[in-house]
Amino acid sequence: MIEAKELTKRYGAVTAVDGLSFTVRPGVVTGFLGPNGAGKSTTLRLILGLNGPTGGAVTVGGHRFAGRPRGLRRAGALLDAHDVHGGRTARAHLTALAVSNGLPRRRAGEVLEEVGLAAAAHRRIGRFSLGMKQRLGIAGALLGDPPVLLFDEPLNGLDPDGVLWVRGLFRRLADEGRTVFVSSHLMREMEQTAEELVVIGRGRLIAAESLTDFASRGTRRSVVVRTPDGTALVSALTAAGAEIARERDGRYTVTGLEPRRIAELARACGALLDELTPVSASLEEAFMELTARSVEYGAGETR
Ligand SMILES: Nc1ncnc2c1ncn2[C@@H]1O[C@H](COP(=O)(O)OP(=O)(O)OP(=O)(O)O)[C@@H](O)[C@H]1O
Repeated sequence: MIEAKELTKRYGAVTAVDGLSFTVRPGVVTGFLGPNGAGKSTTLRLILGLNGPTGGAVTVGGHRFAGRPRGLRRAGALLDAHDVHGGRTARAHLTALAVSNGLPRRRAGEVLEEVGLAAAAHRRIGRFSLGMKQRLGIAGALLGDPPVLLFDEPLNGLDPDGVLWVRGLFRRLADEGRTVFVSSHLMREMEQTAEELVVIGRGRLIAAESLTDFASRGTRRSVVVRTPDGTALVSALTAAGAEIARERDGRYTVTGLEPRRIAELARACGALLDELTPVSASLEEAFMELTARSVEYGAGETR
Protein backbone atom coordinates (compact mmCIF):
# COMPACT_ATOMS: atom_id res chain seq x y z
CA MET A 1 0.00 0.00 0.00
CA ILE A 2 1.25 3.49 -0.86
CA GLU A 3 -0.11 6.40 1.14
CA ALA A 4 0.60 10.04 0.34
CA LYS A 5 -0.57 12.74 2.74
CA GLU A 6 -0.39 16.40 1.79
CA LEU A 7 2.72 15.60 -0.21
CA THR A 8 4.41 18.75 -1.53
CA LYS A 9 7.59 19.34 -3.49
CA ARG A 10 8.89 22.73 -4.55
CA TYR A 11 11.84 23.46 -6.79
CA GLY A 12 12.52 27.15 -6.20
CA ALA A 13 9.48 28.98 -7.49
CA VAL A 14 8.03 25.83 -9.13
CA THR A 15 5.60 23.76 -7.07
CA ALA A 16 5.88 20.38 -8.80
CA VAL A 17 3.67 18.52 -6.27
CA ASP A 18 1.10 20.46 -4.32
CA GLY A 19 -0.60 18.98 -1.24
CA LEU A 20 -1.20 15.59 -2.84
CA SER A 21 -3.08 12.96 -0.79
CA PHE A 22 -3.98 9.55 -2.19
CA THR A 23 -3.80 5.82 -1.47
CA VAL A 24 -2.71 3.08 -3.86
CA ARG A 25 -4.13 -0.32 -2.90
CA PRO A 26 -2.63 -3.75 -3.46
CA GLY A 27 -4.32 -6.23 -5.78
CA VAL A 28 -5.29 -3.80 -8.53
CA VAL A 29 -3.43 -1.88 -11.22
CA THR A 30 -3.64 1.83 -10.46
CA GLY A 31 -3.00 4.32 -13.25
CA PHE A 32 -1.25 7.59 -12.38
CA LEU A 33 -2.44 10.07 -14.96
CA GLY A 34 -1.70 13.68 -15.71
CA PRO A 35 -0.61 15.88 -18.59
CA ASN A 36 3.10 16.51 -19.21
CA GLY A 37 4.67 18.37 -16.31
CA ALA A 38 1.81 17.51 -13.93
CA GLY A 39 4.24 16.16 -11.33
CA LYS A 40 4.01 12.38 -11.87
CA SER A 41 7.75 11.65 -12.05
CA THR A 42 8.41 13.91 -9.07
CA THR A 43 5.76 12.04 -7.05
CA LEU A 44 7.26 8.66 -7.96
CA ARG A 45 10.70 9.89 -6.86
CA LEU A 46 9.21 11.10 -3.58
CA ILE A 47 7.57 7.69 -3.02
CA LEU A 48 10.95 6.01 -3.47
CA GLY A 49 12.71 8.52 -1.25
CA LEU A 50 15.00 9.60 -4.10
CA ASN A 51 13.95 13.17 -3.29
CA GLY A 52 12.71 14.48 0.03
CA PRO A 53 9.37 16.28 0.18
CA THR A 54 9.11 19.99 1.00
CA GLY A 55 5.98 19.15 2.99
CA GLY A 56 3.72 16.21 3.83
CA ALA A 57 4.78 12.57 3.70
CA VAL A 58 4.48 9.39 1.71
CA THR A 59 4.80 5.82 3.00
CA VAL A 60 5.21 2.43 1.35
CA GLY A 61 3.76 -0.39 3.45
CA GLY A 62 3.47 2.00 6.37
CA HIS A 63 7.12 3.14 6.32
CA ARG A 64 9.03 5.93 4.65
CA PHE A 65 11.00 4.23 1.90
CA ALA A 66 14.17 6.33 2.09
CA GLY A 67 17.06 4.55 3.73
CA ARG A 68 15.33 1.15 3.89
CA PRO A 69 17.98 -1.52 3.39
CA ARG A 70 17.71 -3.92 0.45
CA GLY A 71 15.24 -1.60 -1.25
CA LEU A 72 14.53 -3.82 -4.25
CA ARG A 73 12.86 -6.41 -2.03
CA ARG A 74 10.40 -3.80 -0.84
CA ALA A 75 9.67 -1.83 -3.98
CA GLY A 76 10.74 -2.14 -7.60
CA ALA A 77 10.63 0.76 -10.03
CA LEU A 78 11.15 1.62 -13.65
CA LEU A 79 11.69 5.38 -13.69
CA ASP A 80 13.77 6.11 -16.79
CA ALA A 81 14.56 3.33 -19.24
CA HIS A 82 17.55 5.30 -20.57
CA ASP A 83 19.16 5.57 -17.15
CA VAL A 84 21.44 2.54 -17.64
CA HIS A 85 25.11 2.03 -18.42
CA GLY A 86 25.13 1.45 -22.20
CA GLY A 87 28.47 -0.38 -22.15
CA ARG A 88 27.20 -3.20 -19.95
CA THR A 89 25.37 -6.28 -21.08
CA ALA A 90 21.81 -6.77 -19.86
CA ARG A 91 22.89 -9.65 -17.67
CA ALA A 92 25.84 -7.75 -16.16
CA HIS A 93 23.58 -4.78 -15.39
CA LEU A 94 20.99 -6.93 -13.61
CA THR A 95 23.61 -9.03 -11.81
CA ALA A 96 25.25 -5.87 -10.41
CA LEU A 97 21.83 -4.64 -9.28
CA ALA A 98 21.06 -8.01 -7.65
CA VAL A 99 24.38 -8.19 -5.81
CA SER A 100 24.14 -4.62 -4.49
CA ASN A 101 20.69 -5.46 -3.09
CA GLY A 102 21.73 -8.72 -1.47
CA LEU A 103 19.78 -10.80 -4.00
CA PRO A 104 20.99 -14.07 -5.52
CA ARG A 105 22.75 -13.70 -8.90
CA ARG A 106 20.39 -16.21 -10.50
CA ARG A 107 17.59 -13.64 -10.26
CA ALA A 108 19.18 -11.80 -13.23
CA GLY A 109 18.60 -14.78 -15.53
CA GLU A 110 15.12 -15.39 -14.16
CA VAL A 111 13.87 -11.85 -14.75
CA LEU A 112 15.50 -11.66 -18.20
CA GLU A 113 13.50 -14.78 -19.07
CA GLU A 114 10.36 -13.25 -17.59
CA VAL A 115 10.54 -10.08 -19.70
CA GLY A 116 11.45 -11.91 -22.92
CA LEU A 117 15.05 -10.70 -23.09
CA ALA A 118 16.84 -14.02 -22.44
CA ALA A 119 18.18 -14.10 -26.01
CA ALA A 120 19.64 -10.58 -25.61
CA ALA A 121 21.19 -11.26 -22.18
CA HIS A 122 24.77 -10.92 -23.46
CA ARG A 123 24.22 -7.94 -25.73
CA ARG A 124 25.29 -4.44 -24.75
CA ILE A 125 22.45 -2.24 -23.54
CA GLY A 126 23.68 0.70 -25.62
CA ARG A 127 22.45 -1.15 -28.73
CA PHE A 128 19.00 -1.86 -27.29
CA SER A 129 15.88 -0.28 -28.81
CA LEU A 130 13.70 1.81 -26.48
CA GLY A 131 11.26 -1.10 -26.24
CA MET A 132 14.05 -3.45 -25.15
CA LYS A 133 15.26 -0.89 -22.61
CA GLN A 134 11.73 -0.69 -21.22
CA ARG A 135 11.71 -4.47 -20.83
CA LEU A 136 15.11 -4.31 -19.14
CA GLY A 137 13.85 -1.61 -16.78
CA ILE A 138 10.85 -3.80 -15.94
CA ALA A 139 13.23 -6.72 -15.31
CA GLY A 140 15.12 -4.51 -12.83
CA ALA A 141 11.90 -3.64 -11.05
CA LEU A 142 10.99 -7.34 -10.73
CA LEU A 143 14.44 -8.42 -9.52
CA GLY A 144 13.67 -8.33 -5.78
CA ASP A 145 10.19 -9.89 -6.19
CA PRO A 146 8.77 -6.84 -4.36
CA PRO A 147 5.21 -6.29 -3.11
CA VAL A 148 5.16 -2.74 -4.54
CA LEU A 149 5.95 -1.83 -8.16
CA LEU A 150 6.17 1.62 -9.73
CA PHE A 151 6.42 2.21 -13.47
CA ASP A 152 6.93 5.64 -15.06
CA GLU A 153 5.50 5.70 -18.62
CA PRO A 154 6.32 2.00 -19.18
CA LEU A 155 4.39 1.77 -22.46
CA ASN A 156 6.62 4.34 -24.21
CA GLY A 157 8.41 2.78 -27.15
CA LEU A 158 6.69 -0.60 -26.95
CA ASP A 159 5.16 -2.09 -30.08
CA PRO A 160 1.55 -3.40 -29.93
CA ASP A 161 2.72 -6.86 -28.89
CA GLY A 162 4.87 -5.31 -26.17
CA VAL A 163 1.93 -3.24 -24.91
CA LEU A 164 -0.25 -6.36 -24.68
CA TRP A 165 2.51 -8.20 -22.86
CA VAL A 166 3.01 -5.38 -20.35
CA ARG A 167 -0.72 -5.16 -19.66
CA GLY A 168 -0.86 -8.90 -19.02
CA LEU A 169 2.18 -8.67 -16.74
CA PHE A 170 0.71 -5.78 -14.70
CA ARG A 171 -2.56 -7.66 -14.29
CA ARG A 172 -0.74 -10.77 -13.14
CA LEU A 173 1.39 -8.80 -10.67
CA ALA A 174 -1.77 -7.22 -9.25
CA ASP A 175 -3.55 -10.59 -9.12
CA GLU A 176 -0.64 -11.85 -7.04
CA GLY A 177 -1.63 -9.21 -4.48
CA ARG A 178 1.02 -6.62 -5.30
CA THR A 179 0.58 -2.86 -5.46
CA VAL A 180 1.08 -1.75 -9.07
CA PHE A 181 1.27 1.99 -9.81
CA VAL A 182 1.72 2.96 -13.47
CA SER A 183 2.11 6.51 -14.76
CA SER A 184 1.04 7.81 -18.16
CA HIS A 185 0.05 11.10 -19.77
CA LEU A 186 -2.33 9.28 -22.12
CA MET A 187 -5.77 8.22 -20.96
CA ARG A 188 -6.10 5.78 -23.86
CA GLU A 189 -3.06 3.88 -22.53
CA MET A 190 -4.66 3.52 -19.12
CA GLU A 191 -8.13 2.67 -20.36
CA GLN A 192 -7.24 -0.98 -20.80
CA THR A 193 -4.43 -1.13 -18.25
CA ALA A 194 -5.75 0.24 -14.97
CA GLU A 195 -8.75 -0.41 -12.75
CA GLU A 196 -8.15 2.49 -10.39
CA LEU A 197 -6.92 5.98 -11.25
CA VAL A 198 -5.06 8.76 -9.50
CA VAL A 199 -5.34 11.81 -11.75
CA ILE A 200 -3.28 14.96 -11.17
CA GLY A 201 -2.90 18.32 -12.87
CA ARG A 202 -0.35 20.96 -11.94
CA GLY A 203 0.76 18.90 -8.97
CA ARG A 204 -2.74 18.76 -7.49
CA LEU A 205 -5.13 15.87 -7.10
CA ILE A 206 -7.99 15.92 -9.59
CA ALA A 207 -9.46 12.48 -8.96
CA ALA A 208 -8.68 9.24 -7.11
CA GLU A 209 -11.32 6.67 -7.99
CA SER A 210 -12.13 3.69 -10.18
CA LEU A 211 -11.92 4.01 -13.94
CA THR A 212 -15.68 3.45 -14.11
CA ASP A 213 -16.45 6.26 -11.66
CA PHE A 214 -14.02 8.54 -13.43
CA ALA A 215 -15.72 7.90 -16.77
CA SER A 216 -19.15 8.67 -15.36
CA ARG A 217 -17.90 12.04 -14.05
CA GLY A 218 -17.65 13.47 -17.54
CA THR A 219 -19.89 16.49 -17.24
CA ARG A 220 -20.81 16.29 -20.89
CA ARG A 221 -23.17 13.40 -20.27
CA SER A 222 -25.98 13.43 -22.74
CA VAL A 223 -29.10 11.50 -23.60
CA VAL A 224 -30.07 10.35 -27.08
CA VAL A 225 -33.83 10.62 -27.71
CA ARG A 226 -35.94 9.37 -30.59
CA THR A 227 -39.52 10.58 -30.88
CA PRO A 228 -42.18 11.07 -33.58
CA ASP A 229 -43.30 14.21 -31.68
CA GLY A 230 -40.13 16.27 -32.06
CA THR A 231 -41.64 19.75 -32.06
CA ALA A 232 -43.57 19.30 -28.82
CA LEU A 233 -40.73 17.54 -27.01
CA VAL A 234 -38.03 19.99 -28.13
CA SER A 235 -40.00 22.96 -26.87
CA ALA A 236 -40.77 21.24 -23.54
CA LEU A 237 -37.12 20.25 -23.00
CA THR A 238 -35.78 23.64 -24.09
CA ALA A 239 -38.17 25.36 -21.67
CA ALA A 240 -36.74 23.13 -18.93
CA GLY A 241 -33.21 24.33 -19.72
CA ALA A 242 -31.88 21.51 -21.92
CA GLU A 243 -29.58 21.96 -24.87
CA ILE A 244 -30.70 19.96 -27.86
CA ALA A 245 -28.95 19.02 -31.08
CA ARG A 246 -30.74 17.28 -33.92
CA GLU A 247 -28.66 14.46 -35.39
CA ARG A 248 -28.65 13.55 -39.08
CA ASP A 249 -30.64 10.37 -38.44
CA GLY A 250 -33.45 12.41 -36.87
CA ARG A 251 -32.61 11.59 -33.25
CA TYR A 252 -31.95 14.31 -30.71
CA THR A 253 -28.95 14.62 -28.40
CA VAL A 254 -30.07 16.24 -25.17
CA THR A 255 -27.67 17.66 -22.58
CA GLY A 256 -28.50 19.23 -19.24
CA LEU A 257 -31.35 16.91 -18.17
CA GLU A 258 -31.37 13.45 -16.62
CA PRO A 259 -33.17 10.66 -18.56
CA ARG A 260 -35.86 10.45 -15.88
CA ARG A 261 -36.65 14.18 -16.18
CA ILE A 262 -36.81 13.89 -19.99
CA ALA A 263 -39.30 11.02 -19.67
CA GLU A 264 -41.45 13.05 -17.26
CA LEU A 265 -41.47 16.07 -19.57
CA ALA A 266 -42.31 13.84 -22.55
CA ARG A 267 -45.27 12.37 -20.68
CA ALA A 268 -46.44 15.83 -19.62
CA CYS A 269 -46.46 17.14 -23.19
CA GLY A 270 -47.86 13.92 -24.65
CA ALA A 271 -44.75 13.08 -26.70
CA LEU A 272 -44.07 9.42 -27.43
CA LEU A 273 -40.51 8.21 -26.80
CA ASP A 274 -39.09 5.52 -29.08
CA GLU A 275 -35.64 5.72 -27.51
CA LEU A 276 -34.02 7.23 -24.42
CA THR A 277 -30.32 6.34 -24.16
CA PRO A 278 -27.89 7.90 -21.67
CA VAL A 279 -24.43 8.42 -23.19
CA SER A 280 -21.39 8.92 -20.97
CA ALA A 281 -18.52 11.04 -22.15
CA SER A 282 -15.57 8.88 -23.17
CA LEU A 283 -12.73 8.48 -20.71
CA GLU A 284 -10.55 10.59 -22.98
CA GLU A 285 -13.16 13.37 -22.87
CA ALA A 286 -13.48 13.15 -19.09
CA PHE A 287 -9.70 13.31 -18.71
CA MET A 288 -9.25 16.24 -21.11
CA GLU A 289 -12.08 18.16 -19.51
CA LEU A 290 -10.89 17.67 -15.92
CA THR A 291 -7.23 18.33 -16.61
CA ALA A 292 -8.00 21.32 -18.84
CA ARG A 293 -9.82 22.82 -15.87
CA SER A 294 -6.77 22.25 -13.67
CA VAL A 295 -4.53 23.94 -16.22
CA GLU A 296 -6.87 26.94 -16.44
CA TYR A 297 -6.98 27.13 -12.67
CA GLY A 298 -3.19 26.94 -12.46
CA ALA A 299 -2.74 29.58 -15.14
CA GLY A 300 -5.18 31.88 -13.37
CA GLU A 301 -3.27 31.54 -10.13
CA THR A 302 -0.01 32.84 -11.53
CA ARG A 303 -1.59 35.99 -12.91
N1 LIG B 1 14.82 18.75 -10.52
C1 LIG B 1 13.96 19.71 -10.86
N2 LIG B 1 14.26 21.02 -10.79
C2 LIG B 1 13.39 21.98 -11.13
N3 LIG B 1 12.14 21.74 -11.57
C3 LIG B 1 11.76 20.46 -11.68
C4 LIG B 1 12.64 19.37 -11.35
N4 LIG B 1 11.97 18.21 -11.55
C5 LIG B 1 10.74 18.55 -12.01
N5 LIG B 1 10.61 19.89 -12.10
C6 LIG B 1 9.40 20.63 -12.53
O1 LIG B 1 8.31 20.11 -11.81
C7 LIG B 1 7.15 20.00 -12.64
C8 LIG B 1 6.65 18.55 -12.65
O2 LIG B 1 7.57 17.73 -13.37
P1 LIG B 1 7.43 16.15 -13.49
O3 LIG B 1 8.57 15.67 -14.33
O4 LIG B 1 7.26 15.57 -12.15
O5 LIG B 1 6.07 16.00 -14.28
P2 LIG B 1 5.49 14.74 -15.07
O6 LIG B 1 4.04 14.71 -14.78
O7 LIG B 1 6.28 13.54 -14.77
O8 LIG B 1 5.70 15.17 -16.57
P3 LIG B 1 6.10 14.30 -17.87
O9 LIG B 1 4.89 13.52 -18.25
O10 LIG B 1 6.42 15.39 -18.86
O11 LIG B 1 7.30 13.48 -17.47
C9 LIG B 1 7.56 20.53 -13.99
O12 LIG B 1 7.18 21.87 -14.06
C10 LIG B 1 9.06 20.37 -13.98
O13 LIG B 1 9.66 21.34 -14.83
